[in-house]
Amino acid sequence: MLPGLHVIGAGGHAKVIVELAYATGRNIAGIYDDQYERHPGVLGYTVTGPIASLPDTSNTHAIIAVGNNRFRQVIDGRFQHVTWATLIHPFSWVSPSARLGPGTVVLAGVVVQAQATLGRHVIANTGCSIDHDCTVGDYVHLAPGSRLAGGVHLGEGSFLGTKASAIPGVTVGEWSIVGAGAVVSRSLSANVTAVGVPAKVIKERPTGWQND
Ligand SMILES: CC(=O)SCCNC(=O)CCNC(=O)[C@H](O)C(C)(C)COP(=O)(O)OP(=O)(O)OC[C@H]1O[C@@H](n2cnc3c(N)ncnc32)[C@H](O)[C@@H]1OP(=O)(O)O
Repeated sequence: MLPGLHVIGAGGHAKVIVELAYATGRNIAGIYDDQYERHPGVLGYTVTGPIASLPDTSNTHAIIAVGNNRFRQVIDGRFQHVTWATLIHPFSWVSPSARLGPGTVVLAGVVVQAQATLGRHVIANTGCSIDHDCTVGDYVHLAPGSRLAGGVHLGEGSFLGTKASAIPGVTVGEWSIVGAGAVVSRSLSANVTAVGVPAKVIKERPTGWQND
């Protein structure tokens, strides 16, 4: 039997992750959130305690159920011994030649094609697709319905809004944000926000900006 799963986060994304855990045959061992007044529980589970109360041992199988990319990076760095689960919804397709890092979640309706590589704590959200030879960096979030053609590179911490897409071979730089519905037809540098068809940069942030 699979070990129970400790879930970090008790907001909207956590609901989806709890049900993903059920769908993969796992029980919930605990829910951790620092804002239990705002998020007292998830789907009938009461929050167990603050995030710091999660035991940092290899026997702890956990998942970070928070959509904010920077937050997942920070939490990942805070726990050195936890075993991060990788969860794949049974109604998705992940190529046997694809590689997924620890903490990564593949939600319902997702397709991950041949030799795609997804890093740590990636969210492949509902119905997105990641085609052959894509490389998706750590802490990336692909929002529902987003589409990567073949050989796209998403830098660490980047975010693709819902129904955004990227044509073959382009790069989205680290911590960059692509707005909902945008089409990335030329590579984007790091730390920018781009929107529209074709995607144009509307904002640049200083490197190391911490408040995504
Ligand atoms: C299960 C889930 O829900 S997962 C979460 C999925 N979430 C998403 O897909 C959200 C994606 N987010 C967006 O598209 C947002 O609008 C962002 C990130 C691009 C907004 O970025 P911000 O820096 O806050 O931009 P802001 O809201 O100030 O808008 C700046 C300008 O861009 C425009 N704009 C914002 N988003 C878009 C967009 N997706 N496409 C086209 N134009 C846009 C705004 O209208 C505004 O234009 P104006 O200056 O002419 O008024």
